[in-house]
Amino acid sequence: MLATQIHSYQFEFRAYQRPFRQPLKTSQGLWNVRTGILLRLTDETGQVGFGEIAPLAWFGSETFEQTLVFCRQLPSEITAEHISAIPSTLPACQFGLESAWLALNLNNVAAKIRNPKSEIPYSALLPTGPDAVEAWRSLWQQGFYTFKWKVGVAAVQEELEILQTLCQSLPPQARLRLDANAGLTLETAIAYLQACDQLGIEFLEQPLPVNQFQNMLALSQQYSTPLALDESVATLAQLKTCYAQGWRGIFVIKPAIAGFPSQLRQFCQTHQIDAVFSSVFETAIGRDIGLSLAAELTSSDRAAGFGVTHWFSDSWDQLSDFEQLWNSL
Ligand SMILES: O=C(O)CCC(=O)c1ccccc1C(=O)O
Ligand SMILES: [Mg+2]
Repeated sequence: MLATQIHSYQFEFRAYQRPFRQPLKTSQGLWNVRTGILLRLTDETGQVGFGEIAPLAWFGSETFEQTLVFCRQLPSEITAEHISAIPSTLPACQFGLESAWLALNLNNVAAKIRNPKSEIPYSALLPTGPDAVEAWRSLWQQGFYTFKWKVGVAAVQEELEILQTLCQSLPPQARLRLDANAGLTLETAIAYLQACDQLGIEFLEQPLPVNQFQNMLALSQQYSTPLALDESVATLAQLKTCYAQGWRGIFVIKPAIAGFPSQLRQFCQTHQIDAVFSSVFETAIGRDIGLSLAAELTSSDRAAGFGVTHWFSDSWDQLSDFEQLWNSL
């Protein structure tokens, strides 16, 4: 007779706080400090699996405080049931717990997580504003050929002039994508799209606020530059809604806030979507899991938005070993 064994895991978590070397400047303002939680599951044989909860409340995920409340109420011994019961209102917690569980339970995934190959190209984030015009050079020397520049931060005319200069200075093989972080109006979005069509921009990301889906859908049919949804598809539930409502442009996927990785994988494997995977400025633990999902699920040649270097102080940036990261807290 087969006895179904219920596995239990010791659950531990440690909160962290890391200030950015330079705050991230978007149309939504400045973001100065990343707060998140590292977690560790230990099975009956002493094997460990790490996970990371890196919420992005200004994007619509749960807040850091909510993730802390959630972790504090979990018992110190948990089962897979505790993980699958995490509600969809806590997508960053779903990601963190399930990816730690997957690391322990699926050997092939664990191998990938421990040893992520750079099978897909990465895009590098340029500094916001006029510094972008020179900053691409050192990134190009590091091997990046896709760049992303934030727009909707300064006056339109000013930004369009910088954009012209930037495009003239970039080598012809380079690709440039723009991210408005929902900071444009219909009128300014049109001005950008006209310029993008002329300059051959890879795509324009989230031009309008989340509540203006129909306008973005209409714009996506009127210009040759593709549009990408990001804030609109922060969680898998939102992504499914936008897909059902007819979005066939690009979907930016930030695995760390998308929800359960298993469900993200299932959706991407059953729907042919143009996906661009992207970081939320997590530590190496969340990043490696996100990157292995990106390598597995990116169907096009689009660069993943994980080419972010030197965002944190050196002591943190250089920690790529999970045990060391854990022990540093
Ligand atoms: O996606 C990328 O290329 C880089 C990451 C990025 O831009 C980002 C990073 C953290 C939070 C939000 C965003 C964003 O895409 O708006
Ligand atoms: Mg974005």
